[in-house]
Amino acid sequence: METPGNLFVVAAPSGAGKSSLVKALLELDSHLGVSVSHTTRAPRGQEQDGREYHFVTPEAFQAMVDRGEFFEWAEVHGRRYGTSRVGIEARLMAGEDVILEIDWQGALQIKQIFPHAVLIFILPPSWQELEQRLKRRGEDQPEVIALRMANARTEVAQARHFDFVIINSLFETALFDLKTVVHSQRLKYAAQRRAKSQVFAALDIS
Ligand SMILES: Nc1ncnc2c1ncn2[C@@H]1O[C@H](COP(=O)(O)OP(=O)(O)OP(=O)(O)O)[C@@H](O)[C@H]1O
Ligand SMILES: Nc1nc2c(ncn2[C@@H]2O[C@H](COP(=O)(O)O)[C@@H](O)[C@H]2O)c(=O)[nH]1
Repeated sequence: METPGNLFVVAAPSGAGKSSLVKALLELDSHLGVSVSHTTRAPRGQEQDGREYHFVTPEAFQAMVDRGEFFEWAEVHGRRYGTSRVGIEARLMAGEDVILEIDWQGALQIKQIFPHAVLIFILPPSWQELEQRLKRRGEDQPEVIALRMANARTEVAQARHFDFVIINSLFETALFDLKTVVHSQRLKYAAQRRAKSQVFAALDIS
């Protein structure tokens, strides 16, 4: 599916810092909107329904799957997460840029539907630092952190399928890298669209 708006997908192992980076990027970039996913996991800390996630029951999630309401969905750390079609398609068709913060399985599903989607993988500088960040965040029980650390081994192996890999060691450096990727890809696709419409006009293709 080709759309006038650009689609960016950010994935990372839990705790690598993708939510923090995307949140900071959204404050700097008024052309970018984030998609709020659906999940069957319980809210943690200060999370609010409709802001961080739409928190739904497993039954409600399954009903959405059955009705084909997700662009992508996946089971991650024993819970289900999905990107609803509602809103995103309309925003992309209206020329807005949208960023998805999802896991690698969802990212690869999105690339099948939107081949122009820009896939960005965030890596932590080390395993030790990843675990420290999960612990310092203070939101998850030790067994949840252990599960997320174990799953991170499989997740980082998927980085090679992504268009860009950013190491989140120093936050400001990683944010600069993310901003640069978004801006450069935006310029690239704008130039491609302009060139295409000029050739279409020259060849009288409607
Ligand atoms: N560069 C960094 N240096 C040190 N701490 C960081 C850095 N980036 C993020 N953090 C911190 O690490 C913790 C995890 O970050 P964050 O919640 O953004 O991760 P995440 O990848 O979105 O995780 P999840 O997938 O579980 O939502 C947070 O406490 C955040 O403040
Ligand atoms: N495939 C999808 N993965 C998603 C989506 N929304 C979030 N996620 C990923 O789940 C894990 C865990 O998130 P957490 O908030 O419980 O820490 C993380 O990798 C997210 O990126 C989605 O819509 N689809």
